[in-house]
Amino acid sequence: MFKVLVSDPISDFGLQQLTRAADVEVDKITGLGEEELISIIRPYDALLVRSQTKVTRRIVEAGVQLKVIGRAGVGVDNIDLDAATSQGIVVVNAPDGNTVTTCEHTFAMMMALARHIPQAYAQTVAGHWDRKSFLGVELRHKILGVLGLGRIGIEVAKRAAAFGMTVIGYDPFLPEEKANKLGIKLTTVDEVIRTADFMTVHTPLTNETHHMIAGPQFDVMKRGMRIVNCARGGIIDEAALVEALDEGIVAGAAFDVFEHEPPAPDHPFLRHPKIIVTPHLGASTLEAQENVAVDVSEQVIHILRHEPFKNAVNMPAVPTDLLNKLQPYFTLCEQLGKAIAQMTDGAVCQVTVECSGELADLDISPLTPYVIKGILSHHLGAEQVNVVNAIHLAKFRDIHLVERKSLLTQSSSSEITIRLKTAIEERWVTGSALPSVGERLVRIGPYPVEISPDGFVLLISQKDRPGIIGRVGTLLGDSGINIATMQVGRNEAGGSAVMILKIDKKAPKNVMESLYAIPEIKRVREIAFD
Ligand SMILES: NC(=O)c1ccc[n+]([C@@H]2O[C@H](COP(=O)([O-])OP(=O)(O)OC[C@H]3O[C@@H](n4cnc5c(N)ncnc54)[C@H](O)[C@@H]3O)[C@@H](O)[C@H]2O)c1
Ligand SMILES: O=C(O)CC[C@@H](O)C(=O)O
Repeated sequence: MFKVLVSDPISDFGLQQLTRAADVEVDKITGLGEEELISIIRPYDALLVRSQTKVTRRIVEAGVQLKVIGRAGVGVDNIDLDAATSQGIVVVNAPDGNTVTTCEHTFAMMMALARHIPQAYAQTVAGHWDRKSFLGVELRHKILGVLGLGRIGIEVAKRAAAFGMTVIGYDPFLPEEKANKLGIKLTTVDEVIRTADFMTVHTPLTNETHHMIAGPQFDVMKRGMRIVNCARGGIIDEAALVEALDEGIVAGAAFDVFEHEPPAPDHPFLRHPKIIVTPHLGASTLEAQENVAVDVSEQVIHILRHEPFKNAVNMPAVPTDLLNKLQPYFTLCEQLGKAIAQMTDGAVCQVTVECSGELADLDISPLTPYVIKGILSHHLGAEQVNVVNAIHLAKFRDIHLVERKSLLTQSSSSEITIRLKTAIEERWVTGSALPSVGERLVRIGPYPVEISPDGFVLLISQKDRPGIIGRVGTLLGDSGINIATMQVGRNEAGGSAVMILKIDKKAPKNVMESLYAIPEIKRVREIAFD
């Protein structure tokens, strides 16, 4: 008999697959704190949660029988994935079931914002008949900027068209052709900020999206913009938003999510007249809760019964027969993916994994998920992508995957080259993994290098002129950034040149800007291998 603990309110209808199964016993005990959960988790084979239960490392470690943690929803930021992975516990989510519901909540928020509905309701029930204070605006003929055009962002864009809105947006993975079909004009974050009348964010919260809308963005924002966040708290800087509202830059904001949930009672959003809020209700409809509960219950029962399943968020898939030969290259592939994602601009169209040397005699397909994981985790957030779901995520984004074996090699050992083709450019990077030295980048584009894929690497393209290397070295030195290694190359004297520097710490934004300000420098990229 499998024992399943449901620790958040999850739809009874959706749980029926579990509650009616002869080999499963379900306990529903909600509202538990960490200590209480730790004290009862030991006999359970599966734990099912929504977003309230914070599945901490201590809970995971106490769950010695746990085989699976199921999340009835998309975000798994309430689950310690590292802890689950290291204990061999599969984490599954239900990414599709609440898409439409969250999209509809976004529209409800946008319309409530445009017509001041919460504020007008509060005044009316308080006995005031005030028709002057709540002059609204139409959605029709307005520009809607959508940042993040994945499942929810696309649904929002489709509905906006029906309201007569013009949709512009940015997503590093939406191909232009698909955007055109959906009537979305793909543009930059900067143009969205400068031109949209309404803006809504639908990205995950990652290092890149944290405070993607903050002080500098509000400074150049179109005056009178209205902003909606039904994705994750922290994508928009809350303090900077309040300032922008008070300065009249932003006309109003509607937030379903907060940087810290629940927000403190004195949180400025809770009493600001131009902000409307809901308590993370984006996914809270009967339909969505049934959908996600059905999806996650199905996954959990498959995993407990050792049947095939989908939507694993963390499970490392290791092919049995090739494992020993391919194992040394898994980390290399992920690091090459991370490197190429950070070196290349534009929407990703094609990823090619090219192997040479001994690898060319093997089935290299198990390497591709690691490469894709490296590439996608840069944009989607490491917790969303794993070697099980990487290929599925790439296909959803119409990324063409090519595996190629090459008989030509520039070295006697096996090498892996990752080529990334985007809508605007193609770049490539080559690595090897030798037992004596571990993983190494051996070429960046055509330039030979010898770099271990860890820490931080600066790639600088410049005109081949005397003195540039010295200026870069001085600039980094003055900023307290130590250069561990430096490699330079050029196509011809006086032509184009590159500098590849391994640095001891991350170059802050002002250093990157100072590098760009050197007239001979054409391009600077920092690769962070975390
Ligand atoms: N409020 C709620 O209750 C609720 C419910 C469901 C989902 N969500 C949240 O909504 C968000 C979107 O969910 P989804 O299912 O559409 O996810 P998704 O993975 O389908 O889409 C996210 C998109 O964001 C894009 N993206 C990543 N970095 C970006 C950047 N810097 N700029 C622009 N785009 C970027 C990705 O390429 C991806 O296409 C997530 O944060 C999810 O957790 C909230
Ligand atoms: O469980 C919830 O209601 C939150 C859902 C949402 O934030 C998600 O990521 O799916």
